[in-house]
Amino acid sequence: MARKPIIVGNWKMNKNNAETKAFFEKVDAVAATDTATYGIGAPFTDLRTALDNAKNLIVAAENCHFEDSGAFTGEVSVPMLEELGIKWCIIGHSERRQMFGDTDETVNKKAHRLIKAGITPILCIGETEEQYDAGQSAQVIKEELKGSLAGLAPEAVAKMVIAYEPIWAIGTGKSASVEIAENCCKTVRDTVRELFGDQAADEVRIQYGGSVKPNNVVEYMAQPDIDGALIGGASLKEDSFIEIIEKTK
Ligand SMILES: O=C[C@H](O)COP(=O)(O)O
Repeated sequence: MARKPIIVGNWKMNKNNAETKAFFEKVDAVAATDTATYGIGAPFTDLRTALDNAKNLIVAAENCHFEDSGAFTGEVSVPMLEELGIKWCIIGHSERRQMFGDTDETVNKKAHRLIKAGITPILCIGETEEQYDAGQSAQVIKEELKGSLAGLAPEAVAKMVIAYEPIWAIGTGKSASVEIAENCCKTVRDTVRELFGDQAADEVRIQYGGSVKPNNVVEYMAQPDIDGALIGGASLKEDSFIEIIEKTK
């Protein structure tokens, strides 16, 4: 079945409100198409501005907490995102797993809470360089998926986005070869099939992430199990994100 491609920029901890407005003023109109979904993951403080200026781009939060309220200093809950009108949320990014203690268990709780709110999770998984060198990529992918997706309904998994991001390729300029990216995204799809059945596997959209740029995005997108990309550095400059949209829509 045909899956609609989805390309999302992840700004990480970059851009203020004025920069967000300027970006959307320049890029949003370019993303007007039915052939693919384009969007931006932005810091919490930019979400209002992003939503106010987005007619075509989808707007994602970059994280959430799984509890609705309470003594969690510095955290933002799903109902808070809901109130803003957020419909997408990145969870389990490797930077959060490595620097802020996110685990498959907490990521799984976030996925459950987001789905309950009707917000689509963009779940990130991927192996470290050490695990890659040890030939453990497939094993890590399977374990992370099993833990992060535990207890979800197959219909919910079908609607999700899963971003395979080898940690050794993030922000390094050392992108995974097209073959490695496709093999690992296929492992993601096969694992979803094993755990949740054919419909979930055939419908879930799988992104590759890790040093995706205007000059390599098309070949990744041409792979049968790669439905899109999660893009860090190359999503920060209007011109490069516009080039990515124009080359893939
Ligand atoms: O979420 C995006 C990824 O971490 C990829 O970042 P990058 O495109 O700068 O390598």
